[in-house]
Amino acid sequence: ILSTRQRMQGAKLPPGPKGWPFLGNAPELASANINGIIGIFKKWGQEYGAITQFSAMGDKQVILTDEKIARELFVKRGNKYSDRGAPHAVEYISMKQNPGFRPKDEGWRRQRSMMQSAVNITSINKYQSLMDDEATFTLHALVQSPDSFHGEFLRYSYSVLTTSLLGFSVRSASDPYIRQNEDFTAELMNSFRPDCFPSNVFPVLRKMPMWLMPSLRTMERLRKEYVDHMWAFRGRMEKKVKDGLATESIYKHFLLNRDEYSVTDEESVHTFQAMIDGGTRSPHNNLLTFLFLMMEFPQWQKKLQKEVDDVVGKDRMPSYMDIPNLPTVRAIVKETVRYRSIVAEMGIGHCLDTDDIYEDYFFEKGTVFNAIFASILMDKETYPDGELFNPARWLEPSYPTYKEPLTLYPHCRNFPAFGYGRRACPGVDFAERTLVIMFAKLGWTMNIRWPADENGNELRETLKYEPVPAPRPLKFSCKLEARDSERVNIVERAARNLNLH
Ligand code: HEM
Repeated sequence: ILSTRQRMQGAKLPPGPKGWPFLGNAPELASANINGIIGIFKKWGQEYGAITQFSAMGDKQVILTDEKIARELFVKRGNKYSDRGAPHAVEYISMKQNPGFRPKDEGWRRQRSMMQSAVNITSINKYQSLMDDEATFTLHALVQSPDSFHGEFLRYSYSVLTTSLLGFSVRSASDPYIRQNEDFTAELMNSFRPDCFPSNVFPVLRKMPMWLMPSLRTMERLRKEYVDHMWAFRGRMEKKVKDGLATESIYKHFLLNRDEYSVTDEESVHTFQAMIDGGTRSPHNNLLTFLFLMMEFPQWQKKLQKEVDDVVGKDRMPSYMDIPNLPTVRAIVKETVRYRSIVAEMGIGHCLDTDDIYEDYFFEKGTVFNAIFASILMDKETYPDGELFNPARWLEPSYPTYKEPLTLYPHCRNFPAFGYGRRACPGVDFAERTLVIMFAKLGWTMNIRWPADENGNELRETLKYEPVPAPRPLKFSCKLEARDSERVNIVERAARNLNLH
């Protein structure tokens, strides 16, 4: 048996693009925005194979374009491949305390366990009638004002989380809580970008005096704002709980049962913030992408409506209790997430925390691995017609992705679009339910169509995304119309009986 050292001597380096001496491939990456980087990674993957290595200023990075390899490394060898290695600006602003970007240390483990208990299936079940109410509220708002879907979906994505995690509902997209978080998250997301924060790819800049480097000053300003915002919120929560004014929520439970949680106070404020930051953008993106896809693929909208109608009839709206009977809705959710991930999602790199060898390739400790959705979720064997939005792949036995029973499958757990292994998204069940409930209610109540000109010609658009790591669709138009007046009456009645905090 060869020792690791002996094996390493025989191991080779993975192929990859030639870089400049010392700079490596940094110049190419520094000049690209994030959407550009997805394209560069995909191109390199196609050129050099399933495992491609490149370097930027001495930092080694690997691109993985094959799901089996990504699982092999991130899941089976998860003890080595679960560190983070987030860009410098991200680590600086979040002070290595945000569980999404922080290294794999004891603090991250404590935060992970707190997140698991916050958004696990039992607590979702406990809070899912609130989620259902939030969806009804949204639907009612859309019936009243169909063009407000961008804002209403944003409000919904926030409010499902704030009601269960924090104990309050946000009633409008212009609520200061949303505005403040949105502005802040947009800046935090920008901190992934080498074009905005050159110190991400040029380590030498990190040591420069702040007065010389505007981007370092921006980082410090954001760090302070981030910290102040989280602690101010914590102060308000503590006061509400002390005064007996706080409604039931996971934050309240945390404050009242502090001993049950191992996180430090600082870790706890970052964990709540990370769940809001990580948990609002992606569902919002998927809700908007869904509208677009329903216009683009009306046959799937019809199938969704037929299934919901067959299951619940005309006299009541679908609710979370119908979910086991709505496989087509769940398939549309999963396929929407797949579609959006392919075109717009970058994911978060996993960092190797010890030297390793895989398939005769040697990887150095500290290498950052990027599993590319644009390739993995289009893999020809798993997704034979991968470029097509085709929810049938989750519903019909002829597809390799089909699984039974349909009361359970398709679901999003272990779906690569939510990441892998120990770093996999803790909010996967929560997100899935948020989307399934909204898609089902929307399909039951409304038709989703392209707007048309005065001659009835459809005014089609192509979907474009913002150039940031968790990008949202840019504004587009969509015609939402109630299917009939009885359904509208049912929505209005249900909305009158809502009991939101
Ligand atoms: C459609 C919705 C969502 C998608 C597609 C999504 C996707 C992802 C992905 C790809 C990762 C990186 C996993 C990895 O590194 O392997 C991740 C991590 C994370 N997600 Fe989500 N997510 C969604 C919703 C949510 C929700 C609702 C929450 C909160 C309740 C959440 C909280 C987080 C956090 C905190 C992390 C970092 C985990 C860690 O580094 O340990 N996400 N998500």
